[in-house]
Amino acid sequence: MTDARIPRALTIAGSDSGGGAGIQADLKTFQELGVYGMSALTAVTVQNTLGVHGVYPLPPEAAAEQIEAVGGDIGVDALKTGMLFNAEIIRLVADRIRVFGWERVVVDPVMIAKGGAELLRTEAVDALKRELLPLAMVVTPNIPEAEVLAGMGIRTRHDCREAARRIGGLGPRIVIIKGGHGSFEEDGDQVVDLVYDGTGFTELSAKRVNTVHTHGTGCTFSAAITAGLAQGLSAFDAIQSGRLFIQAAIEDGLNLGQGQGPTNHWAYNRRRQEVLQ
Ligand SMILES: Nc1ncnc2c1ncn2[C@@H]1O[C@H](COP(=O)(O)OP(=O)(O)OP(=O)(O)O)[C@@H](O)[C@H]1O
Ligand SMILES: Cc1ncc(CO)c(N)n1
Repeated sequence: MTDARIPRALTIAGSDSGGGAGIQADLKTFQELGVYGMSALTAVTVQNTLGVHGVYPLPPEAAAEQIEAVGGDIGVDALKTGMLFNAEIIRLVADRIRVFGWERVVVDPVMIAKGGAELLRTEAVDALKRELLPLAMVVTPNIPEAEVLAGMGIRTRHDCREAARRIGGLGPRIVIIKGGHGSFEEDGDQVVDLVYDGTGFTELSAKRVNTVHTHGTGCTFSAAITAGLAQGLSAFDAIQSGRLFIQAAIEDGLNLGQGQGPTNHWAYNRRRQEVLQ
């Protein structure tokens, strides 16, 4: 029998049939990081590297019941939310997080897929802000999502800091505004993720990889942070280790399909094995 105390993580998110984003990316990431992965599905998307071709939300109770089933039986050390699609799903998910008293919660406020498809109804943004963000230990908006949550445009690094402060005011303990969508002038060839912990700012910089194969970067990054939290890392250490995981996954991105290929979930472990050999 193996160790019964393997860390356990739950993803509450949508399915990506192409396997690069959504629950598929999350479960692959949990597995690579040695964490037992569970899922509560909110929607099925018809998706490949060319984009999202269909969205089929599940009844909101389906997500709530899946959460109850695994929370009450297997237990959850940390969880993340991804695509939640509508306000009713958000309300039920937030309610279950409160009832279980889970604190190691990462909210990836997924709104629009890279090709432009709506993964969160516009009218659900309010529910996300009011119901879910106060329960988050870490929230991980990209720049367009941060603009929506903060209610302001982000054109400069100064704007980015102001947006992080405003999002922090909605209740999460740590806000990370991810820099994948664009650099500010002073960033040069670096991609910079801005971390705000309610008092100060930290900038996590890495070399910007020149690639189109970035499908699922946000899901994979937030899943890696969740895995770190499930293993008992501090939020900041989980974020830093998540950054290493996503950097390797993007650098070794997979040229699959005819469009934007997925990141490579094996890359991080493969590199570690190479170092050990
Ligand atoms: N070209 C790149 N080179 C290096 N790191 C990148 C690159 N693009 C994105 N990242 C990193 O990937 C992580 C996810 O950021 P990104 O802004 O792409 O998220 P996202 O837009 O939410 O992704 P998704 O397409 O899954 O919605 C961040 O840590 C970001 O810095
Ligand atoms: C199901 C799903 N969740 C999240 C994303 C993020 O872009 C996506 N493309 N698909």
